[in-house]
Amino acid sequence: MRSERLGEGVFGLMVPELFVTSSQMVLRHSILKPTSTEFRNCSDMSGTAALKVEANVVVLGADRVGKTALTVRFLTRRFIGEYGDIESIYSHNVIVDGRDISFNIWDCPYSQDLSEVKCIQEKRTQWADGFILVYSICDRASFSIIRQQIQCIKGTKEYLGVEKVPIVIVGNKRDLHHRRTVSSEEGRLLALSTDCEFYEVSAAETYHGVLLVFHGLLERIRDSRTSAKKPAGIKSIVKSMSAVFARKRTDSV
Ligand SMILES: Nc1nc2c(ncn2[C@@H]2O[C@H](COP(=O)(O)OP(=O)(O)OP(=O)(O)O)[C@@H](O)[C@H]2O)c(=O)[nH]1
Repeated sequence: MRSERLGEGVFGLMVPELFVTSSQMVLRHSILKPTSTEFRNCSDMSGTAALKVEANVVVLGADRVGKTALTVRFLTRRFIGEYGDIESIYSHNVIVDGRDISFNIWDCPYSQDLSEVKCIQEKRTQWADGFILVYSICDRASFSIIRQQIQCIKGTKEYLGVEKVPIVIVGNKRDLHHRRTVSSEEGRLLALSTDCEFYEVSAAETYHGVLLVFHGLLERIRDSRTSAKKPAGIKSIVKSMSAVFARKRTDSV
């Protein structure tokens, strides 16, 4: 049962915050402030607040690949085995390299309804700074779905005029290697050919691997923000100066 539909506008949503009390997981809702898709560097503040960075992350993949397990592992360091089928955006603050990072993580269900997919995909893509695409190493079909989702995200971002899309591909359930149907090489090759980062993890077994996934994505988001803000490269400066001088020379002839 889906507790909420998130299709009606992304901003100002009801946002469940996750709390874990002994063995029971409780979801508490609060309103998420409207968030921009930009990193926010609050330069008018001091201390860690001055370095506060916000990152919107969308977690996608086929059914039962471990999207929620991965997200909950990152949020709570725990693996609880079974998760409700709830579409949620979680808010989570961490400090990375002295920077205060605020992750908003949208754990999305898989949908095959093409009309719904197109509409919601555009909203998610607009909202997201980066994507985590999860497949199960024991489920070849889930790997094919990742391939399609990468194309879909890149197509939508291109349409929206965004050059670089930070994407991390995650092969989950590494602990079930005896049931593996997708090799590590295949995952790595897909990542190489689509300019994505690649990790194989077990959300069930370790927190560390999951942490690397989120940190890896954060690096990519930072890079994409930096390259988007970069002034024209030296080549283009030389090119435009030569054009100016060439024009002057022809003017004076
Ligand atoms: N062995 C193993 N099982 C895992 C791992 N991660 C998740 N699972 C199990 O896989 C099942 C599905 O996990 P979920 O996190 O609910 O997967 P999901 O992709 O969010 O599923 P949907 O909400 O249906 O889309 C659960 O039974 C988890 O316990 C893992 O790393 N190893």
